[in-house]
Amino acid sequence: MTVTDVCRTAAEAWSAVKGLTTARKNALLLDMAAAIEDNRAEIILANDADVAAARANGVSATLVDRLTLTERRMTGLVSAIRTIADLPDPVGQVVEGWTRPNGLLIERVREPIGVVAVIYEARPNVTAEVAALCLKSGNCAVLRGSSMAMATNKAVMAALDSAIARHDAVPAGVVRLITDPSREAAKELMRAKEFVDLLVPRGGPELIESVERHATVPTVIDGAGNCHVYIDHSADPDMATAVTVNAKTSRPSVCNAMETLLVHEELARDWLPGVLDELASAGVEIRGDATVREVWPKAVAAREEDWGTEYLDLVLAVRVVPDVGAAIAHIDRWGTSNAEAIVARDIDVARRFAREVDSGSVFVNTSTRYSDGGEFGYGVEIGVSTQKLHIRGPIGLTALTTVKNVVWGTGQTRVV
Ligand SMILES: NC(=O)C1=CN([C@@H]2O[C@H](COP(=O)(O)OP(=O)(O)OC[C@H]3O[C@@H](n4cnc5c(N)ncnc54)[C@H](OP(=O)(O)O)[C@@H]3O)[C@@H](O)[C@H]2O)C=CC1
Ligand SMILES: N[C@@H](CCC(=O)OP(=O)(O)O)C(=O)O
Repeated sequence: MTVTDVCRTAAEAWSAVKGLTTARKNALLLDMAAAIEDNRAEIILANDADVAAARANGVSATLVDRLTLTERRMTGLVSAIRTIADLPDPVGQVVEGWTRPNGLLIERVREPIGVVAVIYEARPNVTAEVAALCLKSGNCAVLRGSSMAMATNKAVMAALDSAIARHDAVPAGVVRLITDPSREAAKELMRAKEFVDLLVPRGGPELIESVERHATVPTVIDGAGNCHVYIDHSADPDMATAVTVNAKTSRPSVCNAMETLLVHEELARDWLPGVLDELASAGVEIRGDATVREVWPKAVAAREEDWGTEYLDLVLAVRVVPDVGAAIAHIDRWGTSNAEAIVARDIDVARRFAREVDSGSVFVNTSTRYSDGGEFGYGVEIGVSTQKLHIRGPIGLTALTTVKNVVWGTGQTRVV
């Protein structure tokens, strides 16, 4: 089947899917969770093959870790699908309504988007997570995972298919995996505008550039995370240390990990050396500006390009700034609109940062690592939007709907 055929099948399936009741969708999700559990051994076996091939091809340990489905991750995946089944169904929700002087009742009602396609990294849990979020929100899913995870994705898809097959009202096309691993196939998906209502590309700059160049379908870009943490001079020092260490070291390879630390100049001598010692003892390489190197001589000199680098590793750029305004200006210049944080006791400074920082999510007195659908209460996420329309930050069920106007009259006719 060509990519266009896959998309056509999904579009045809949508007419059945958009009308499914919440109870039917939840029953399907619970069966999907059970099928993943029942096929756990086969999925892990397929994943072993992907992991072995990745290792043989010299793929980095961080990427191999992301590709690996451990027993714990499988359990997390199953439980995430069950969580989605428990979440409220956004479809049909009336978000607002009002009556016009002529008696017309205007309601704004949530409805599914249609066929949602996702191109994503070598993280096979995403296959089932995206399928579950799309189905719960009444959408069909077309999945284009990384070629590196193909065997695992096929095994996950087989499990999902076995669950879908148990539901007569649900056509097989509701969730489709593209099995052609080529970049040409990905481009065909980007151009399938007759059948795809939304494409979510989640990945690095090369993918995003390709989408920006080739896509004719509507997109929500889920791009890189050059995330910042700013420590204000009003910060509680212990909280500042805890947030900094967590944002950098808890999982350095993910898009919500901190890449640059911005520190108010009043903290440069007293607080900064201590936290840099702690980061260094956790294996973090520090690249600092002149002030950082003065107070902590072990730092490597940061170059201009460091401010724009998403390391996805145990490397951190550190800059000392005169005030919150300079921190905001730095983020305006170098940020990727993914997630930024401030640690401050001064509420006015915190409010200013939250208001003026142009990013998908702003975290006050907590870590950028919370930029995640699960942590936001969405069960999981389709990805983390780094654009402004139609959603910013983690994409959950509500963001997989659009709002339609339904206007109730009693025979009114317009005169002018
Ligand atoms: N905002 C978000 O939600 C997320 C952002 N990211 C970001 O992604 C980056 C890391 O991801 P990484 O592992 O590098 O993933 P990549 O960007 O390399 O790959 C992601 C997917 O895009 C495909 N792809 C890559 N380049 C192209 C292209 N030119 N044309 C068509 N398809 C393409 C890949 O296919 P194949 O592998 O088969 O080549 C894969 O399926 C980081 O910047 C991270 O912050 C990651 C996850 C979520
Ligand atoms: N949701 C993630 C972050 C986004 C993500 O999937 O990033 P990546 O590890 O680059 O695939 C988390 O913090 O768990």
